[in-house]
Amino acid sequence: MHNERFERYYKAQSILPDDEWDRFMEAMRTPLPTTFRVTGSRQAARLLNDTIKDIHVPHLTNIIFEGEAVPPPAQIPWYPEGLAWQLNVAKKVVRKSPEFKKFHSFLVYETEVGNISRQEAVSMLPPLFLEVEPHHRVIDMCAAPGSKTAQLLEAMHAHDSMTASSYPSGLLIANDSDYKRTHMLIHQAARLPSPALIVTNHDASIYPAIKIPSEQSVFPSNTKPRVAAKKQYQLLFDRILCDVPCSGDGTLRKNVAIWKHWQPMDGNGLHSLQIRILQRGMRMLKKGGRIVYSTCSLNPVENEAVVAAALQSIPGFELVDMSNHLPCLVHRHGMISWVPTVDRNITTDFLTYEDYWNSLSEEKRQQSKMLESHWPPMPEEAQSLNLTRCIRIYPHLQDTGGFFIAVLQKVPPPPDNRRNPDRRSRQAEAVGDPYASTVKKPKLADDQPSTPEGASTDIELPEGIEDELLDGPEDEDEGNLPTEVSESQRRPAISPEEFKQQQKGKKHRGDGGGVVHFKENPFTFVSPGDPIIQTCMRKLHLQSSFPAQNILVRNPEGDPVRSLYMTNDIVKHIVQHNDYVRMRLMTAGTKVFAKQEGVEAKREGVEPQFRTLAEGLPVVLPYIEPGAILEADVVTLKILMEAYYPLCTGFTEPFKSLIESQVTGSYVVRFRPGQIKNATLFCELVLPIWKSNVSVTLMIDKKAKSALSLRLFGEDITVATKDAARKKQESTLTDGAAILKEGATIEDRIPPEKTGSTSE
Ligand SMILES: C[S@@+](CC[C@H](N)C(=O)[O-])C[C@H]1O[C@@H](n2cnc3c(N)ncnc32)[C@H](O)[C@@H]1O
Repeated sequence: MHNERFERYYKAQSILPDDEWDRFMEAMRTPLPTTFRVTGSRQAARLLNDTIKDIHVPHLTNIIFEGEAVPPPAQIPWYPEGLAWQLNVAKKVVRKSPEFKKFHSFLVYETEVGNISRQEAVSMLPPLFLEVEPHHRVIDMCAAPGSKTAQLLEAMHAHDSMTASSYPSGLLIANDSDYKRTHMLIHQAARLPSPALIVTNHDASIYPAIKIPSEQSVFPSNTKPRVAAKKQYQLLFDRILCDVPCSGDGTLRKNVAIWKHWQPMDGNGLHSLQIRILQRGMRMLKKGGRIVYSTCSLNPVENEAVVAAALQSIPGFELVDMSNHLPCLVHRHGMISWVPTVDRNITTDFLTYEDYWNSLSEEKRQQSKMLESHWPPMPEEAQSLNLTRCIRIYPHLQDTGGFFIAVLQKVPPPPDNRRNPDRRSRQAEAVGDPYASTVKKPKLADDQPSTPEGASTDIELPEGIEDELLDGPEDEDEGNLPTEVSESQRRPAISPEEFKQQQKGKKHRGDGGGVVHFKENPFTFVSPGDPIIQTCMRKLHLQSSFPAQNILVRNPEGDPVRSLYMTNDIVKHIVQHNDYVRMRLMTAGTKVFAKQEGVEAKREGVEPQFRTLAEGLPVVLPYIEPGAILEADVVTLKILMEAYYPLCTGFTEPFKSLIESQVTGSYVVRFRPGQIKNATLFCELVLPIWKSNVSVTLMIDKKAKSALSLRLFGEDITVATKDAARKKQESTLTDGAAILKEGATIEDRIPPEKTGSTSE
């Protein structure tokens, strides 16, 4: 854990006062504590958090291991409502102390089912600074693997109840340029199903303009619907997260391999892409909207330099002072001066770009990759940009990783500056060409076109157009800004023929500028009158308020053959008005129903049956006829968990008669809070079941069942786990017999903790 260049570079930057340096370096070399966050809607999260606080922490207090006191998990002081925790315990303790081992398996189960998220403490910060609300339109531009996306989704669903989703009116787009990593996003999102989610696969620096049709809120109320209906706009966002790719040296405590390879040119190289991503975000932001720019790097070239260059190139933005937003967060202010290194040897002799440029021969100038924006702005410019409002987190301050956050807000330009660019914007222009007459034009990150090939420019409108329309007169003659929606655009995005054609030949730019196929299936909304939708409505007891018009399938024909997804209105508009290939749309909305497969379903003449999926149930629940929800108690739940297919006759009354009287199909059961021997259900639980001729199945996956069992009964009573334990015991006995044959004892071969767990 040593890198001479790292120390030399950061000392040259004066990132910290001298008297903090040793503490900083020591913290960098110390393993990072485990941190996790209780996830989900506020109501559900609070309940699980109380379990940790009131049950687990007392059990883990006053533990002595090998003669030393072990600290219990502690709440991270700055995280709202105490929902994030830090555990500073060596792996050996977790493996060997029975109390911590139990807590560890609790964490593993709850993480697997998505109730807990293992996440670095500092990585939890950007969403907190974004302050997302359920009606916001949000984009997470570099989102994979998705820990911050999950936080943003939770904020959109903050008003969910314990059992039902709140159906937010906003939008969250999670984007990543890496196709494979977008699948991590889809997986992550399945933990918190949302009709407001879209996952896309784009280079964020050229994110395409998204078309949306006009909406009531865009126009003055006296706008004629005919006029409003014909216009469409570029979607602008209320909140944007730019958690950009970076050199990652703030994660050295976790990723110790970085010590070996760290060199400052990595940061220099990423600087330009980072600016372009932030600039693209700024161009997609609504007036009054907010962007959080963040990195897990300590390097000012990837941080303040990027923010300064972006602010200088696009007027109308300011850094927001968020220093008191999380009062218990200990941080340092952003830097206003630094000295980029111009090579791997940490040559930090050039205080300005001009000095550097003048030192180069013509040949070297041609080869140089340094940009003017690598250097800090002039001191008074740095002051006027308020770079000190950026937030720097260092590992020794609160035992975390290193991190950087800047919060930018879009402000309307003052009226007298609308025609004459203000001082800052003139300077921004000047940055592009400070020595044009004497030296080669310096390369700037902004030299890249902001919407090159692959990104649509066809409907790129002046920023804030929505606001302007709101204030302005009704545009009877349709004006020249909004474009018209053609009839074909109102139809499903693609025909089966077009789809086949696209699959055959069409190629698109992928990550790294390469050309890759976009293989995703198209998204087609199903007509609410479709017989299958009607059958679902009837058999799944959905009320007429159910938004059947927002159900989509993933095939060009629009046939509801397997899975049905549900979106909210804004997601539907986006899917319908944008070519899914041009948008590189990976997923939209959330899966709610799936076709029931099986021998019975395949029999000829049998009407296809759909079932409500556990993951989609919170979204669907508010639309199920209350009288169709079956009531049950903890005893029933226990029976359903202990066997795969418990017989209807095996239940106790009144559930026995209730279930026996139902026809085969998908049902939803509400389990009332209650207590039986060794188990308490503290709050109601709503789960899907499938009733067949003689038996019932709880339709949740194995891991979710195990987590639930652990929470309710303090042990895993599920049939899958019992089967696994039995198999393990059988193989242990077989092994044991073999060993005994060779003259050894079982204990010689099986570690003590394993023998223990087998007997459990
Ligand atoms: C720091 S990670 C993001 C971590 C993520 N926000 C989270 O909290 O889980 C940066 C991500 O940016 C992606 N990326 C790299 N270049 C990109 C680009 N040009 N456009 C969009 N994403 C990009 C990488 O694939 C990587 O997943």
